[in-house]
Amino acid sequence: MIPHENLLESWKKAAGTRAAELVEDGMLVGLGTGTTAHYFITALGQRIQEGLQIKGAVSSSLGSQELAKKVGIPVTTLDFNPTLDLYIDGADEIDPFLRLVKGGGGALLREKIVATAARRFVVIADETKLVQRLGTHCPIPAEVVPFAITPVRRRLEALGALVKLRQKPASDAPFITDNGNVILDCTFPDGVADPEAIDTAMQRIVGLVDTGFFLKMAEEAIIAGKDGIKVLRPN
Ligand SMILES: O=C(CO)[C@H](O)[C@H](O)COP(=O)(O)O
Repeated sequence: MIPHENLLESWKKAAGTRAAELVEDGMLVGLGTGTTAHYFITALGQRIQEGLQIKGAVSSSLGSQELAKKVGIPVTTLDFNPTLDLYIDGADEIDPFLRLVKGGGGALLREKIVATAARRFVVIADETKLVQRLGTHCPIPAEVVPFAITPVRRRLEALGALVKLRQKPASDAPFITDNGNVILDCTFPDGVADPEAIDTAMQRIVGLVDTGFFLKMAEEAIIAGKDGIKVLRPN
């Protein structure tokens, strides 16, 4: 059964708020993107108002950066601080090995850049994001250079994907990422049996900049749901 929207929001908020407790004085923090990350950023802002002193935070999207500034988080960039202590972000799907699909908000490339700059990546989500097999509830997004849309689409179809160019909400115009690229959403009809193999094959396509697979990157997951908060580690 799909939980009521208010319940879902309360779970996202619980996960985001719990993750804010992981941040310590002096840390450099990576900020994710999406509705769950929004709760984390807001809770971190609140902790800073209460006296927490971090060195700075790097955002994975222009949207998160704007929110961070609004709630009083000192923002910095990877040019000044290329190594971060902690990255907190949401996900669209999480499997038992803590392999993720991300990019529902279109920020996958910067999210992966910030995640790999961090010593520790903790994913936050409500329990509806847990799946046995990646690709069952959502497509796998690929960030693609606009010049290469058609050849990349053909090669993704040859891998068995049904491919859709992502559009801006309520519009016929393509969604454009913060990096000036487009997103091709790839649905694999039975889900993805071997995420490593499909990721490798997708990454080989010239013109495809990155995929929404985040494999062996998250060290821990804070999952909120009907039984409260659970902290999961990879199986
Ligand atoms: O990857 C992302 C954005 O690119 C988000 O983290 C992912 O889509 C989850 O979002 P939400 O917390 O809103 O469900």
